[in-house]
Amino acid sequence: MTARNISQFWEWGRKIICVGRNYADHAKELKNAIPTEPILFLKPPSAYVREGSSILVPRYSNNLHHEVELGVVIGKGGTAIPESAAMEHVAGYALCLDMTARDVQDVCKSKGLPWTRAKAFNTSCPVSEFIPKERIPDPGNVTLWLKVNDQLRQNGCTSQMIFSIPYLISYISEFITLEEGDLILTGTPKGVSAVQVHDQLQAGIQDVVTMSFRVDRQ
Ligand SMILES: O=C(O)/C=C/C(=O)CC(=O)C(=O)O
Ligand SMILES: [Mg+2]
Repeated sequence: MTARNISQFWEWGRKIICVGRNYADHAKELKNAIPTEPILFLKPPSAYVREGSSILVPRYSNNLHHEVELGVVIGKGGTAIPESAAMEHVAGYALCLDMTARDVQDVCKSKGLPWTRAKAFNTSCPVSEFIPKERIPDPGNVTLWLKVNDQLRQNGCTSQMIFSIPYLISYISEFITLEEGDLILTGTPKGVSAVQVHDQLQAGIQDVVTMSFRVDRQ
């Protein structure tokens, strides 16, 4: 059997665990309360899309939003990982988008239903190349940005996160065993907005990585 390479973690079929409302400025722009503990939801591995393929607007949505986020790639699995040891479980990072059918999410919220149709559809998780841990020595202090058709929409720093990466790893692993190849999306800063078919999205983590995607209809 050929050894799997973590630099292609998106092919492994592992979990994508997403954190919501982890930046106060984003919680406020959507008129949500600041959370007192992490809000989590999941995407399936079929949500991944790589550069060269398009982000597809689901047929049932007319308000697809971009959310730029830092992704944390797990390199060593564990359950009930203490916060003090959490970073030992990180293999690296990825720049990610948490594409969100906001109109569908709003309906789910109003009915008290889960966000699955709004967050977990095919191509809802555009992902960059794998970034080895050493290339981001301080993941709690990097700038994330996103442009739509060359216009800057999001520009935030991970220092604004409410719950830190070590805290999130520890919190999640209390009740979901983390496995090598899992990805944690750590939430988005303010500036989320709608994208249209044929828009070109470009995003980056300061001078570390950039990626671009076109939007198409499903
Ligand atoms: O509660 C809402 O209206 C929206 C929440 C989100 O979509 C949360 C995120 O995915 C995020 O903050 O990154
Ligand atoms: Mg998000």
